[in-house]
Amino acid sequence: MQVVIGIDSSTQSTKALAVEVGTGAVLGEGRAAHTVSGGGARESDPREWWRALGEAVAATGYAEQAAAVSVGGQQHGLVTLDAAGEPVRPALLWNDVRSAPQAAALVSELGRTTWARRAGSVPGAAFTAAKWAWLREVEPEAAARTAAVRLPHDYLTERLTGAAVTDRGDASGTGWWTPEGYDHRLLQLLGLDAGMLPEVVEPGKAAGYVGAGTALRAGIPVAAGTGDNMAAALGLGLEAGRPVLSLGTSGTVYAVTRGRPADPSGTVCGFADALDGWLPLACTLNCTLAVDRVAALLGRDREAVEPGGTAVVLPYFDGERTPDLPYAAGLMQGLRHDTTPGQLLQAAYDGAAYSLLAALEQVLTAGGERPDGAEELLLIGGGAQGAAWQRTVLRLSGRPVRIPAARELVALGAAAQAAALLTGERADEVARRWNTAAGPLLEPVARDDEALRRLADTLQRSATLFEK
Ligand SMILES: Nc1ncnc2c1ncn2[C@@H]1O[C@H](COP(=O)(O)OP(=O)(O)O)[C@@H](O)[C@H]1O
Ligand SMILES: O=C(CO)[C@@H](O)[C@H](O)COP(=O)(O)O
Repeated sequence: MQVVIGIDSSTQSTKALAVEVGTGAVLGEGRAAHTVSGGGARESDPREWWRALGEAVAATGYAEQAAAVSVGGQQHGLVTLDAAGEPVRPALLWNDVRSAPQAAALVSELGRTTWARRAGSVPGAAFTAAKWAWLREVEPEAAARTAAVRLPHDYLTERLTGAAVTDRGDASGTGWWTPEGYDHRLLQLLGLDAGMLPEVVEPGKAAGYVGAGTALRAGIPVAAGTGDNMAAALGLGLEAGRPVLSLGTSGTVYAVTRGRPADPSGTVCGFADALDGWLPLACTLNCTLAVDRVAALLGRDREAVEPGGTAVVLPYFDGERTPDLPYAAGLMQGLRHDTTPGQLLQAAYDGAAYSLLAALEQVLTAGGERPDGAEELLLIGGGAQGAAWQRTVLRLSGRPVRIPAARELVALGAAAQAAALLTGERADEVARRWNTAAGPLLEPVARDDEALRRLADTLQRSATLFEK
């Protein structure tokens, strides 16, 4: 029996799965939390991710037996290392919107169409490019001490192997990657030296081998790893044109497509997947944590929702990315004497799901797919386990929704990447062989167009409230 370990280093925690290569059976699991700074900043110490990786891997009970490993990680985070390989400062995370002015300046410098054509995406505050521009402007001494720039999963892969490498999927979220390699014109604009960046490993190739003194056996191969959404796409064995909605710290909607997306509106990010395809994706900053926060404010269990009423909640506690409103705060509207706390909580679910579902068709068409509006949605992430989330997605999408029985699809995708190194298969083929997307199908219900209209109307009419 061969065992691999797949790791998901996401925003709030690291999760590790020990998986049997032949069957995909999950033999052991581990988890360790991280801290994320509050206030206006969203930062984490990369050394905490490394500590959490060790703890999560050890907790699987298979650290000694694993024959290969791979790391999926939260996208976009800016990890800056000094000449000795130590973090210059905490990493700036994907959901830190302080870089919004720098993103806007980068966009006006080149124009939306040029960014979309070259980098695949119009950079918002989430993108590594905007974070690097923020660091140069706000903390020039930290930028000057930076000898190497990494993404979260690159940092962890490098600590495992000693190799400065990344993969095309995660690299496509920086704002300076193209299918032909790093874009030197964009790097020049950003004042970033290509020599500070990792080498992009070809899909299917090993990043290196585990070195001495880690939680794993020295000498086992390490796959290239990728961004967490790309890893979940691998973990589902996703076929082109099949949409996924992920409800976690971030909300994401995406599909693997055959065509390279380039959306100048900026709603759809034109990411690469971890193989040879594309991963158009729209992402929100306020998803499960925002709804849980509203439940806590109301003093209710997260499942204690009630139907009806006219309340609209846009739970933009962290600002928002889709729609692009980095300066927004949460908003409640349409309350009456008979509005109940349960209706307010339901409105928070609706407000969090709305922009993701509104972007779904754009995601598919941006990658050249031809959606018919009735494609089954694969629902994943922690929120997919919640009944209120499931009913909200059914009601606002009007689509059939499948809940894969497999959990932790990011870690499972990383495990499939590690297994592919051993078997010579493609990672998505490994996941299809493991049948990871199988699970109960929830039948569609009539779409709640009235709620959708209320949300669209509130969003449009509150535009000035969300400005800086
Ligand atoms: N049974 C559940 N019902 C609703 N939400 C849940 C449930 N279990 C976990 N969650 C939510 O899922 C979130 C974690 O999701 P996860 O996908 O693991 O996060 P991440 O994006 O950080 O990897 C938590 O913030 C929690 O609110
Ligand atoms: O920024 C994005 C996608 O572009 C986020 O989806 C991050 O990749 C964070 O993921 P989670 O911690 O929610 O898994």
